[in-house]
Amino acid sequence: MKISVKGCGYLGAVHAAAMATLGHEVVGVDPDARKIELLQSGETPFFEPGLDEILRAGLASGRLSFSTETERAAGAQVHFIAVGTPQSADSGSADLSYVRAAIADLLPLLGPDQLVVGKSTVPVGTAAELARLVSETGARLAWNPEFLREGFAVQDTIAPDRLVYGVDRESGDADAAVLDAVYAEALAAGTPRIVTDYATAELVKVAANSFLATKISFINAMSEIAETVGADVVTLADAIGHDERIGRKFLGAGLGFGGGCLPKDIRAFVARAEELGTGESVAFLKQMDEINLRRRQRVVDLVVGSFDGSDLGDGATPLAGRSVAMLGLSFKPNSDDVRDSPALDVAARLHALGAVVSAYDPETNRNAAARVPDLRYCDSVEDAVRGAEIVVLGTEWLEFRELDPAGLRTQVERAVIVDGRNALDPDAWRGAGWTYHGMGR
Ligand SMILES: NC(=O)c1ccc[n+]([C@@H]2O[C@H](COP(=O)([O-])OP(=O)(O)OC[C@H]3O[C@@H](n4cnc5c(N)ncnc54)[C@H](O)[C@@H]3O)[C@@H](O)[C@H]2O)c1
Ligand SMILES: O=c1ccn([C@@H]2O[C@H](COP(=O)(O)OP(=O)(O)O[C@H]3O[C@H](CO)[C@@H](O)[C@H](O)[C@H]3O)[C@@H](O)[C@H]2O)c(=O)[nH]1
Repeated sequence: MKISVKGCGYLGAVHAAAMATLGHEVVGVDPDARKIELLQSGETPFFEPGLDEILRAGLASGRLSFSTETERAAGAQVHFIAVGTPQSADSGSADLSYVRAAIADLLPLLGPDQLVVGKSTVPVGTAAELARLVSETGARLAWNPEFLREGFAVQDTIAPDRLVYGVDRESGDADAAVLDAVYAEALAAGTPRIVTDYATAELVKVAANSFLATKISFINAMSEIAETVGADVVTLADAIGHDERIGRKFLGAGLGFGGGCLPKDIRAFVARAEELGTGESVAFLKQMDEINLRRRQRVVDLVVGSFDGSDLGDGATPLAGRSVAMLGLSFKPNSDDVRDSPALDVAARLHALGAVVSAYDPETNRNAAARVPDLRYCDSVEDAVRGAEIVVLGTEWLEFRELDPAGLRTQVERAVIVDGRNALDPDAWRGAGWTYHGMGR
């Protein structure tokens, strides 16, 4: 099948390459000329495990190409929309300008027997509004939300845990059949498929992310209580996680959630519900957001509190002259994404308090430096920790989980660590002479 993918970011580039892997003829379209040049030459514009292999295989097969020109999408039977829906500059609501522009670009190319398929995460009601525009061309619209996780994006796209199609009530069966042909391989492998209306499909996506955010904030709320009473939130999570109704996944207490999805999606959900007059139903998500952001300040407080008052500066810059090593800057391991990254936010806050922050991330230094240029970016753990008075683990890359505390101790000025992700073994670190601070333990 001939397919176009509009938007070649973290979602779209993976989707385009994965669709070619499945045997489709795919063109990825994006106005970002640098991104397109990289993709067309077989280079991934961001770090995503496994993407380079399927990208190069797709290009070599002749089935995959990339372009800045929307006209190249002409004649495709399916046009996926994978452009960004970031948080608006002045409110929590989603900025839909990229989605609207992407649809407007496509309209002149559309005709009967073509299906526009939204994958971007949008506020409920968006698809119905866009369907009216698309249907004027004779084409139809479906909404097929995406559930991939960065770091696992390739496998999540090729073998998703479920497929959700939001379709028009009238043309729904025919449109679902087109999507069935796109996803034939996953369906043959038994992937559950839910065919529903636009509103339900849109809500499934934001409900899933809201649930995940709530689960993380719940355990981080338990962290706050555990810190007050001297309990251990990791043991607590293990214990409640044995209950199958609760489950241990997404009970990782620590610096909390960030990235280009969970934070902005819960804020957009609250904003949309308020517009619809049902804000109370999801008002709790504001508290989830607050709990989440408090964890970042908790790390900052642990760093400041680890110094004797006599070592601290005055007023707004208590950390003036203090040397902090920051290990990890991406919002989670196996990704170079720094959008709303808790680790990078903490590093920036520590810098704002006067600290000299020496930061190292295996994949993210360049993206982080573009947003927070004032850190001292380092090429290795050794470089970052040399002479440090405190080490902060912000992202639990495997490289950091496997650090040797005894070896590292010889390189720092003061052996104090804040494990912002509860990723290290406290006994091993304490045994090697470190003062260890975890989150909620
Ligand atoms: N990143 C994820 O893990 C993920 C997972 C599921 C859903 N989503 C959703 O997918 C959407 C895209 O997210 P992302 O992380 O890929 O964003 P991104 O910012 O990485 O990519 C968006 C891309 O769209 C391009 N673009 C902007 N206007 C365009 C236009 N008119 N035509 C073509 N391309 C255009 C941009 O240049 C950019 O490359 C969002 O709605 C997000 O919530 C993302
Ligand atoms: O127990 C946990 C699990 C995760 N996190 C944090 O939560 C954030 C999000 O993690 P994750 O959900 O794995 O990353 P994303 O790639 O942003 O994926 C989410 O957002 C995507 C975009 O909507 C969805 O498609 C995915 O299903 C959804 O998991 C990260 O900062 C993690 O560090 C925790 O703090 N504790």
